[in-house]
Amino acid sequence: MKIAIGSDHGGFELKQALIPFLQGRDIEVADAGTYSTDSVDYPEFAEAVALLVVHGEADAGIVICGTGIGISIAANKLPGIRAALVTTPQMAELAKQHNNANILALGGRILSLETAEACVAAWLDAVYEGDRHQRRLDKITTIEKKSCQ
Ligand SMILES: O=C(CO)[C@H](O)[C@H](O)[C@H](O)COP(=O)(O)O
Repeated sequence: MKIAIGSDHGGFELKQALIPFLQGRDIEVADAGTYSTDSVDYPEFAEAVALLVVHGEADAGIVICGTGIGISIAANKLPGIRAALVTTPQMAELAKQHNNANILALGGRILSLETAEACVAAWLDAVYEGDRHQRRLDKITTIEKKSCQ
């Protein structure tokens, strides 16, 4: 499995800490930046991760900014992306089970490393349940198609 990960400066430290956590689970990691704590703009890193996921160059993505809000908003602008901002392992699990979230968004200034790791593990380990949830995801896809016309 390959995960693309990206952050702004507010998520840099958490990104750096999550990379070895992911590698420890035998996951290949594509680091889309940022590569320092210098101030940058989160939409660039949201787009980089989302494009890797949309183009099938990564199986899923993780995006991190200070709160996770801005970078999740930006990632969700790409058709086919379902980025879920989570703050608890339960939310992360449900983001996969019900929403089949292909990007997990985290707040580097909000979560402890322990909680962030627990969220990532819950999301990775959960299985999409389909069924009634697929009907709802199909309706999201319909909205995306309408907005692209
Ligand atoms: O987009 C955000 C807020 O929802 C992120 O937390 C950013 O990381 C934050 O806005 C960056 O703020 P800074 O003052 O430029 O460090």
